[in-house]
Amino acid sequence: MAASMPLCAAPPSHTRLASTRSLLDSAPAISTSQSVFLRGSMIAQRPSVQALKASAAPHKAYRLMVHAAGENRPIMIGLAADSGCGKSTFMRRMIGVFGGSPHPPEGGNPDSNTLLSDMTTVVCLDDYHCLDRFGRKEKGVTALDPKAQDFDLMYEQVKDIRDNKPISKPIYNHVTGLLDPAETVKPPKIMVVEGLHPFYDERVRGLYDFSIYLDISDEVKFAWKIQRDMKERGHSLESIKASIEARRPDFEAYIDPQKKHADVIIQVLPTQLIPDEKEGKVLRVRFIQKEGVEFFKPTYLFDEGSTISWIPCGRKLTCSFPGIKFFYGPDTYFGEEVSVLEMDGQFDKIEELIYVESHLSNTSAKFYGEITQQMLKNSQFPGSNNGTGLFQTIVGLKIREVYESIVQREVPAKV
Ligand SMILES: Nc1ncnc2c1ncn2[C@@H]1O[C@H](COP(=O)(O)OP(=O)(O)OP(=O)(O)O)[C@@H](O)[C@H]1O
Ligand SMILES: O=C(CO)[C@H](O)[C@H](O)COP(=O)(O)O
Repeated sequence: MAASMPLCAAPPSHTRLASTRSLLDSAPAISTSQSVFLRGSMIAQRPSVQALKASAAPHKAYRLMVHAAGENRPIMIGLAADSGCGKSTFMRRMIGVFGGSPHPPEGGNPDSNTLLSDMTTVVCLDDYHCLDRFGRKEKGVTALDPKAQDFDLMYEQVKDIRDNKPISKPIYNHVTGLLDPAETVKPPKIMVVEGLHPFYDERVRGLYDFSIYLDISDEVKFAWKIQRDMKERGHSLESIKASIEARRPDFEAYIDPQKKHADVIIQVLPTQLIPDEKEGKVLRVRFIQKEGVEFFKPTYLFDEGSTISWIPCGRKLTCSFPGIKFFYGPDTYFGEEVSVLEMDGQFDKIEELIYVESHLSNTSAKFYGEITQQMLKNSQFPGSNNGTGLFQTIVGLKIREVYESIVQREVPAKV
């Protein structure tokens, strides 16, 4: 995967977007005198981007990361997933860790995809579609195709935010399918860049402090789509199936391969506790955590590095059929060492999660019970009784810890 494939050369035919590129032509290159971390190891002088590309193992993201004590810049978080795979739900949980209620930019475009909160700003990479809905139709490409994204602009603007500079960013309007005039986004404390292609372009990939991929299996994706698009948006079962099928080749070619670049992957599969259960009601969720990621300590169960299978149901935990099963152990993922924490099944009572929490270590919670409190606070969100909610909450705490480590400023727990 590279950024060298043809990009949208000309403005899309139906665009209403005033070019923002001209504003960015003067964006400075990364200073060559900065020290950088290459997956955690400090090197004295930053080599050329070409040298970094050549030296990085193909499956490893390299990072152009400047870590001085108490850095004063936004912490950059990348979140990748296909559409309808729980990014918004995850964002709401993460924002809950930092406090504040998410809202679009005040007085701006009501169809903006940007979400602001006290400490966080979430930008959606759909805004970097350079082919609008009509342009894509004309050219016969899907929204997942890299040809429909402006990676140069994405790189320039993600980098500008990282360098503490405001950006004038396009808006992809999901109501009209057109590109709207640009909006200004100021550098926040924590910048989340979410969407289909946050790790596709290696230049953009190098800008994150922490990266997350939501890997939802086909069966579960289908069940969630039915829930949302059929029940809430009135689509037919056939049209949902057709849309999933139409997206599949490009999903497999361009979106799914990005998961190897993430620091953590939340993989959501049908349960193994009920044979042939494919409805996505009971889930097996695997939290795949890379080893050796700076400022990130993988969460473990009982004993770090051991392989453990745990069924907590019995006197301590109320479990109706099919119960709950945890697993923890070391593994490899695309050639890299990982720790996997897995939960299959669901809680009957969220408050009893405290018992599980007491057996987890390196959760980045600030006090005993913080995870359970967060889960109870967000109990109306989907996935609150299973591993999706649990692991998303832990990732929220991990993001807080990454922020605190880099900026060297404490964030009080929000209960
Ligand atoms: N953990 C979960 N358990 C059950 N259902 C879920 C879970 N997460 C999300 N869903 C369901 O999946 C649908 C899509 O979720 P969400 O809006 O968070 O995804 P998204 O990736 O932001 O979607 P899009 O990119 O299309 O806006 C919703 O109907 C939601 O109820
Ligand atoms: O995958 C998507 C978002 O993650 C959308 O399909 C893509 O952004 C195109 O949007 P629309 O369907 O509204 O034209």
